[in-house]
Amino acid sequence: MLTISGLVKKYGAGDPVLKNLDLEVEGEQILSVIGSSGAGKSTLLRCINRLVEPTSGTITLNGTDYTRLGKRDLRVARRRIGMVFQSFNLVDRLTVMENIQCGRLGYISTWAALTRRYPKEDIRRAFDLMERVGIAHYADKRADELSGGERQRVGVIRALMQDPEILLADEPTASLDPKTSEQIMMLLRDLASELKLPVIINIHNVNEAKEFSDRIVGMRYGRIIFDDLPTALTEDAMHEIYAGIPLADRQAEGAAA
Ligand SMILES: Nc1ncnc2c1ncn2[C@@H]1O[C@H](COP(=O)(O)OP(=O)(O)OP(=O)(O)O)[C@@H](O)[C@H]1O
Repeated sequence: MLTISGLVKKYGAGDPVLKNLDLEVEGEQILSVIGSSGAGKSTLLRCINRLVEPTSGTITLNGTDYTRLGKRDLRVARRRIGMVFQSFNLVDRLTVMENIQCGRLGYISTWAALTRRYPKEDIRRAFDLMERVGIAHYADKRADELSGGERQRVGVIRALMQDPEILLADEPTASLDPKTSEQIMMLLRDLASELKLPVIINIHNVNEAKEFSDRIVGMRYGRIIFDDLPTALTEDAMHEIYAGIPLADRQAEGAAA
């Protein structure tokens, strides 16, 4: 289980961009985080594995408080959190298999990684996953010879090779055409269920969020103002997330007036 408590993030001296967030994510589920640009979605995701350093608060994944880890322990603990990126973050000149095996860095020796002597079981698992997502025939192809959708499949498999306890996806479909985007969302949903993984997705496409998620969290101005089933995301809720003033602020303003 992932438990985020009182999470605050300030960049420099400005106002916090995450304001005392609490969030619990349990079991296999697809949780989509929506909200307008600058709401803090990406910062939230990146605080979870400390790609962005939280200012205060705690982030606990299955008993480990990530905010307390020193550098070395953090490096090890990060393996438990898979991450998928909008821009795929593949190494272009490496093959698909080599990119996928990057997910095992930290589990195998530097020597084995440098000489591409991957353990047999890692190769087998990579092929199983590549077959699962339909790219096994590209194992020896360079990453920069693939289409966007194929590259994102590689990104997903690389993250899964870490044997993560949770998967974070930061706008995983934003660089893809609508059809490919749907395929990747479907893939994330199916893999989450097959591997019993919780997946948190930062996503702009609300229709996709509604179609493929079990739960939607809506952010505005660094706060969570909606946390419910996709069916509860009504026009009013959308207005509040994207245009209106959040209820809590409205009430606070009303009380102050
Ligand atoms: N490295 C940084 N330094 C300073 N401010 C930052 C930094 N990264 C993000 N911010 C600011 O924090 C706020 C939240 O940004 P964040 O990227 O988390 O929002 P977002 O909801 O993911 O937006 P988008 O959907 O446009 O990606 C924004 O005002 C942004 O300008």
